[in-house]
Amino acid sequence: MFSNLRKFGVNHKKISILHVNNMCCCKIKASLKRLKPYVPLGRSYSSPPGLVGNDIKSLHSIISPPIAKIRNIGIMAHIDAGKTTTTERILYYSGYTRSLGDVDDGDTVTDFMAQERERGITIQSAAVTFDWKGYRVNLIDTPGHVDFTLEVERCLRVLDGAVAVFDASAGVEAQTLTVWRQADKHKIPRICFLNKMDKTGASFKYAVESIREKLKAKPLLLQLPLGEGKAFKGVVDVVSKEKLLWNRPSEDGKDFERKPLLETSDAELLKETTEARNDLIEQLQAAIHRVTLAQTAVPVLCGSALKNKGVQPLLDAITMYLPSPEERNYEFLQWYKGELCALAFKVLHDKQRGPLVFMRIYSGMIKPQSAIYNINGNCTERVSRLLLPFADQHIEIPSLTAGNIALTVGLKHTATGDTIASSKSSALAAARRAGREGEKQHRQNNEAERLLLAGVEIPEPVFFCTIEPPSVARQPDLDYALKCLQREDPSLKVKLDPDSGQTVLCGMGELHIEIIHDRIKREYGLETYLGPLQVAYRETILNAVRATDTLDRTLGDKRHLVTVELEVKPIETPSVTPIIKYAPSVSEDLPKVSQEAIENGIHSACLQGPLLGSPIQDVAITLHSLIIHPGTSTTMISACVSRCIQKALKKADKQVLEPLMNLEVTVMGDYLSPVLADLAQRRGTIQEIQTRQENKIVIGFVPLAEIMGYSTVLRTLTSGSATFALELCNYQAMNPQDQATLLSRRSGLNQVL
Ligand SMILES: Nc1nc2c(ncn2[C@@H]2O[C@H](COP(=O)(O)OP(=O)(O)OP(=O)(O)O)[C@@H](O)[C@H]2O)c(=O)[nH]1
Repeated sequence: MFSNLRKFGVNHKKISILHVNNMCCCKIKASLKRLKPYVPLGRSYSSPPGLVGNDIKSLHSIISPPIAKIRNIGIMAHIDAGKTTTTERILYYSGYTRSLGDVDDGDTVTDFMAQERERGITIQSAAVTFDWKGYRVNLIDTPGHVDFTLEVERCLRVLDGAVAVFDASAGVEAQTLTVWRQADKHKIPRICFLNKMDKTGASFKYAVESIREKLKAKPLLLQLPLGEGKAFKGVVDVVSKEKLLWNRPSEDGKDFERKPLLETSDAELLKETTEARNDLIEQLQAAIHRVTLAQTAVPVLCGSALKNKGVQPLLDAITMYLPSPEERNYEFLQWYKGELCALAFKVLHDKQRGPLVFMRIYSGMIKPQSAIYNINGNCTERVSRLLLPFADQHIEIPSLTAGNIALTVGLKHTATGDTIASSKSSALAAARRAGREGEKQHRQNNEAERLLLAGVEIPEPVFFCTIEPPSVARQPDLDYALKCLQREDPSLKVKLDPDSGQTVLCGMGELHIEIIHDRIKREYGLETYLGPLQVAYRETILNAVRATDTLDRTLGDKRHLVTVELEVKPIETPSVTPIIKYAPSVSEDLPKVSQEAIENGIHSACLQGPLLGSPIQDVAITLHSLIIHPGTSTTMISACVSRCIQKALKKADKQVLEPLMNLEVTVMGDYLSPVLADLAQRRGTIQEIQTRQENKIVIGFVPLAEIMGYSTVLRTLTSGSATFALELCNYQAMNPQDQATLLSRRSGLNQVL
């Protein structure tokens, strides 16, 4: 168990002590799921023996391993493909945990929601650090549920490579496609692990074909399975031509007439042959590494995490074929010239120590007791302590260099997704270099924006509901909890309802909101009440309308007078924000402050449409005339423009847009009819029904409003044998009848259309 650590250090004895401490002093649960996000909070910081004084050097390689030996990887997959089970096995074989966690065997469909709730944790990715055969592996566990794709994407951003886990009986599934596309976007080299080879219906060939066809990737088969389903025994290593059998002594080989070279009679020849073979394999491995890095092909391995088969070769493949941080070509590194550049990819709130921020360091170095500059927040903060989340402990360390994952204490404002530099001047210098580069390549982005690493667009939430504290006196506690949760999770939005004064939670899905509710209770001790879950609609208009408005108000001795004439019209290309245009007579001497005031007015007017108070989209607004009396304040200009737009919108023919979801249901053939009948009642559209062994895959669209609580219904309809995946497709116009029903439901019978 300790052999892998020995490779790192000079002082073996001390290193072993450190490791023994890690293993014995803390009760480690094998499941990463169950550990997150509580792990870091409960852990104690320690300075292991040898970390202070003169011995720092001897442990240097443990703390800061050579960059070529670092692998920052993630595991991504469709829900239930076995990420967590695979991760558990990885942690076990690497020595991170001492026993295998209990793994629930089967029963996944019936337990779907309950499990998700239980493990709140899969939803939060967390980093664990361990060693494997002389390599330092930082592993980020990513969630599989579609509500958390943003979390997956943010994690991908800090990785150098990823393992895509597949259920070998299903091949590529809906969510696999989504995460694969995200990995493509961030150019992450991948290897594939065909898990569940032991499962009835597992088919290596089918899974490989689906990788070829659906992911348009070129599979490099590094292994072949020895048996499938119940007969699965192990794998054949195609490169070394070895059979790897688990649990049983090798019983094959009779079929080959093979005369081994003997040490006694062919010593010289045997030596030469061995060297030549080793060379060949090394070259092959280098070639596999190269194509993986270039993303022209993906190595494919197989196994069964549940049955403890095939995980060690997967770990070998991670270190052999996935890149080290220095092999990744990050364009922005040249701008920093070796100074600090890091991405805060996760914030956890520790009640005693305040926020703990996980950072991926791309260049430069972080030290405790030093200031850093947060580019997104435009603020300077102080790192009080620096920790390495190594194995199950947080080791306090004197510095951490590029390529590593660090855990910082003391940052009060940094949020998930923020970019960190060493100082404001260093960030400005980097921005200037980035700007020069941008000019050369004719890029439009502003310089500071180009420095931001997160690169994750946060989609607008599709669900919202009100949230109330147990008593008015506890509102500040709720506000605090929500503020902390938002720092951790930027896809959670919190608003104040202007009419009722209630706090409104906006999230990416039912599960997302449920988890937030649960975390407020468990982590902040607040029993809150959620209002009914509502779908976030949008609105648009169907015809062009013109309006004029004058605002004339005297405040004190100052007269504010503005007259606006504008046109609002629908546009074909979808655009969440309004397209703003100025007639030539207006744009001519329009001062910048007035222009800003106009645009503020336009944006605020478009936040609340006339039908449901939902945001307006797909419109262009042209300002035809604008007369501003001298001395009029910018607030009055905004107010007048805003009022004029509201006036125009009221006159137009209006349309509600509703979120439409891509839906994929996997169901046993026998249950297909009730599932289809139910979808028809939900205003669903079926595009295609595919056959995958005994299962039917129903692919189609369904409005989000009709699919709330679908998991419970599907479970009842199919005796728990079906699974489904949902993903936002777009916003579509509601038909007049459904729109009328919605509007009358929302505002009673008095609603005037
Ligand atoms: N037969 C078989 N079942 C497996 C294997 N690996 C995982 N499972 C089962 O598949 C189910 C899902 O496994 P998890 O490891 O929780 O999958 P996951 O991908 O982490 O799931 P999410 O985090 O919910 O996305 C569990 O019931 C596991 O016991 C395997 O190799 N063979």
